[in-house]
Amino acid sequence: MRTLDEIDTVGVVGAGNMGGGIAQVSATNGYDVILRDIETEYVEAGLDTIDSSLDQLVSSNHLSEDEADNARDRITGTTAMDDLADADIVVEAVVENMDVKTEVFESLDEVTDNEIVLATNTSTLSITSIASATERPEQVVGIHFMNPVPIMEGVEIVDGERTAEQTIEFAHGFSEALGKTTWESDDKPGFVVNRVLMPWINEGIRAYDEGVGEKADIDQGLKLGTNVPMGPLELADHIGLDICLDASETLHEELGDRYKPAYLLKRKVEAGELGKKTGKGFYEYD
Ligand SMILES: NC(=O)c1ccc[n+]([C@@H]2O[C@H](COP(=O)([O-])OP(=O)(O)OC[C@H]3O[C@@H](n4cnc5c(N)ncnc54)[C@H](O)[C@@H]3O)[C@@H](O)[C@H]2O)c1
Repeated sequence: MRTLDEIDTVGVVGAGNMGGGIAQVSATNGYDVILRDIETEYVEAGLDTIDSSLDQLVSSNHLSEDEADNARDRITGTTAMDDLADADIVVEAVVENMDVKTEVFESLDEVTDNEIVLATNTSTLSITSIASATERPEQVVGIHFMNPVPIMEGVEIVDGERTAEQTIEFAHGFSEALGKTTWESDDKPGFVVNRVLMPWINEGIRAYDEGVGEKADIDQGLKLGTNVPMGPLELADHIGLDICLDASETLHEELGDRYKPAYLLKRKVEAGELGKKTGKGFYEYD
């Protein structure tokens, strides 16, 4: 298996919110990046978001102009899966759907060198199930970045049933090379973070729907009452309501009724009100 010292090029599949962030952080930490999505317009949207994020880091003096330019130059966008053949590690960040992820891992297993690690950024889905789509389950691991990736320090390393110890160590080392701090979770639904976070978000939505308080009061109450930076409704908008619903449904299916998604969460997703990314969720955004 390839070691950390042998990593020059990071492949990222999915140029959305998380994939773009993972590509950016890999590039600002000196790696070449191949960023793949299914349509050119999604690749370009991902690259545009990275551009603005790098601009913001320059404006806030977290990065020099040169560092931002170098990072931009290191990222190549593509729609071709075959371009990932040059990657020394791939991190998958496509939609939270087992069928889509399985298909992506089958293709990755074919096109990439069999010595490399294939990581998934899944929020809740089983690493063991995703790994079983490949001929190298011992080299498949969860590297669960937090949102937004350039800002959040934490990364959850998820240990599938067949993940080798060497792969787990590699995943910690790679995340640390991106400036992150890690913790570990077994491959149980929702891992550590979402198992606890999703019921909190759903209870916040139910409290709003059942008239316990105005949405701003619920968010303010949790922020000032428990010293968290965002309340449950704000955080749901930030994550994406579709992602919250997919995650809640997986937890509900796997762990039973205490994880049932809030009624209003389902209705909002059906209405296409997905949070910041669509300009409207529980709140409205420019
Ligand atoms: N949003 C969060 O807060 C958050 C946090 C941690 C982990 N995650 C996880 O990260 C993953 C991505 O979430 P996101 O918020 O970036 O979603 P997103 O909707 O912003 O982006 C998903 C991207 O995947 C692309 N895609 C779909 N099928 C593809 C394929 N076959 N090949 C390549 N690209 C494909 C889509 O076109 C889209 O650009 C999910 O598994 C999610 O659960 C999300």
